[in-house]
Amino acid sequence: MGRKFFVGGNWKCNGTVDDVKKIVATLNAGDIPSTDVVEVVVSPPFVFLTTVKSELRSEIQVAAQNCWVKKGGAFTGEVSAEMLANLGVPWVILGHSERRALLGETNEFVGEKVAYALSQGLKVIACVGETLEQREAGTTMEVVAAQTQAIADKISSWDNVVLAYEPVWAIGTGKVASPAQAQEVHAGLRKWFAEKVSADVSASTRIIYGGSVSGSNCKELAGQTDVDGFLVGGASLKPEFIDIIKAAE
Ligand SMILES: O=C(COP(=O)(O)O)NO
Repeated sequence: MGRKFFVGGNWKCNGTVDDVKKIVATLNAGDIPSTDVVEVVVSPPFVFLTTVKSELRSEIQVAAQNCWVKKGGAFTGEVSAEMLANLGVPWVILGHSERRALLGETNEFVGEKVAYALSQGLKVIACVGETLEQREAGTTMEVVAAQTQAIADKISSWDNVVLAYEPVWAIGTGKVASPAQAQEVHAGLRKWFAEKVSADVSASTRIIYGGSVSGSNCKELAGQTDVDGFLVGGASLKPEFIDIIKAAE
């Protein structure tokens, strides 16, 4: 089953008004493959989301970097899934390791967030990944399977979910997973889907890699059977993000 290549750009907590103008200009001018070949989604901080959405070329979509776990209300500082849907923001990143580590987002809480976001019509980039200690202890597959199971427990369809495998030890470190390391976990997750969800979900769900992806390592990673794209942090703020998108070709 053909899985369309997916490249996400997670800008994280970065950018000024001028920075955003420059990044949008680079994206709008970039020589990128058609939307038949690659799905591109960039995720600015909330404060720039609507500006970027309005100024970005139509072939590139936007995502929020998070949303609240239930209907909006007395939750100071939160942004609800229904607000994003109302703004026409189609995607949201949920369960990023930085939020799991810094804000204590548990597997169950992430599962509930994914379910609520989907219920409001959003599409979700759901993040899983192990820490260095967990990898060194040989528990990588156990960890990412538990994180994915917690999502599967709460949702009835994976049609609007892209799963991002982002080993924590590769995020922001420059220590990218080797193609073999990435392929091993992606294949393990695809096997998990086949065994725990269905053969169709296993075949159709895009599993993307994140963690120090760059213009120089993206091609080899993209060549792995079960790597269906990327969720890019630091490099998504730079012109090399165009090269990473072209890895889809
Ligand atoms: O967190 C990441 C990856 O970040 P880097 O590309 O900077 O390692 N994506 O969501």
